[in-house]
Amino acid sequence: ETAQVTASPEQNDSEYLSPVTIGGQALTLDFDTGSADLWVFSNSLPSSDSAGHVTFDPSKSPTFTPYSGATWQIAYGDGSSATGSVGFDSVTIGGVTVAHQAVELADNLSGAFVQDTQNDGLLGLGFSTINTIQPQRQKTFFENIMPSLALPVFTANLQADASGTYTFGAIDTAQYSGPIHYTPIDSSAGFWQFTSPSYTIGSNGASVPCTTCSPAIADTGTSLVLLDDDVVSAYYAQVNGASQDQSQGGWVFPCSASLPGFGVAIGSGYTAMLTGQDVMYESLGGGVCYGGLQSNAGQGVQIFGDVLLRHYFAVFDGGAKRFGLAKKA
Ligand SMILES: C[C@H](Cc1ccc(C(C)(C)C)cc1)[C@H](NN)c1nnnn1Cc1ccc2c(c1)OCO2
Repeated sequence: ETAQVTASPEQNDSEYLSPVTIGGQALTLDFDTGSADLWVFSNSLPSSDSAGHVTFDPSKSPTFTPYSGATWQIAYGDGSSATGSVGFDSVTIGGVTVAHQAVELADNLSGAFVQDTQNDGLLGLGFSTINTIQPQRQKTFFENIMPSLALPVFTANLQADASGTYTFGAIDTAQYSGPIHYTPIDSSAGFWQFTSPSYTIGSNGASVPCTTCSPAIADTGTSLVLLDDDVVSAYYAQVNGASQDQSQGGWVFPCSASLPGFGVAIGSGYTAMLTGQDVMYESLGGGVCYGGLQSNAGQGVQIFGDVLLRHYFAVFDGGAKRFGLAKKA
């Protein structure tokens, strides 16, 4: 079987939200290849936290079964967090159903989730080695559905300021043109992780080998591209008036500055390029602009988020354990 579902951008393309049906209830979740928990706002949250969100009510689902005694707690790299209880229910995405999917019910979560009222939870598409359910971690939707998919893959075709598509079980030739440039992934840390041994500054720049560069992950759940400090510093050294502004939380520059293009190696065979315009992320007002390339704060992994992914067709191949990018159609 195969499934397709829309990916609708939030302001600044900061995240992409997709419709999911759980136990007959429709919610809008953030599909996140950089985590492995499927959690939802639930009716056990205080109403001050769930106001504006769709909440999942297990008592109204005919197919919900509690996983008694199980708990989950997750802390994300941006400082967000959530915890709660666990059950199993039928989860349907684009007409494809997992009958017995672990569903994590939030009964406590951090402010950023409360404020983001378009988002009713996250659906992890990483590897279940990093699922946080205790006493026994549980599989992701993709891991559960993979054996019944026509192809053990899903693809992400995110768009800039427009509705995109996640496809499960097929590589839709209508969505890309030219070759798909694959690189093997190492899933041992739970991510779609690969090497990124060089980078390029300037649309006609030479690629700079970077033997000390951290490995990279393809992360649909992160808005920006988070790079090792020496790489991001080398980029903004080419931008007149750029500076790291702690109060703004990263690299800023005059909106009038011209931004060079930037490229990152996807494994050792391909460099994915962005134009200067692609790197521009948002205007903070007062003529100050915030870049889509920021520091990974020395986390030891580079995070290739939506600022990169929305300019490409991305293939997550669970069968062959590889990640690929192609030019959009
Ligand atoms: C941040 C998202 C997870 C998330 C998504 C959405 C939201 C809101 C709805 C409230 C907007 C919060 C959280 C990311 N997902 N793989 C993630 N989960 N764990 N690490 N990352 C990547 C990282 C993102 C931002 C960093 C970072 C590391 O280190 C420093 O700043």
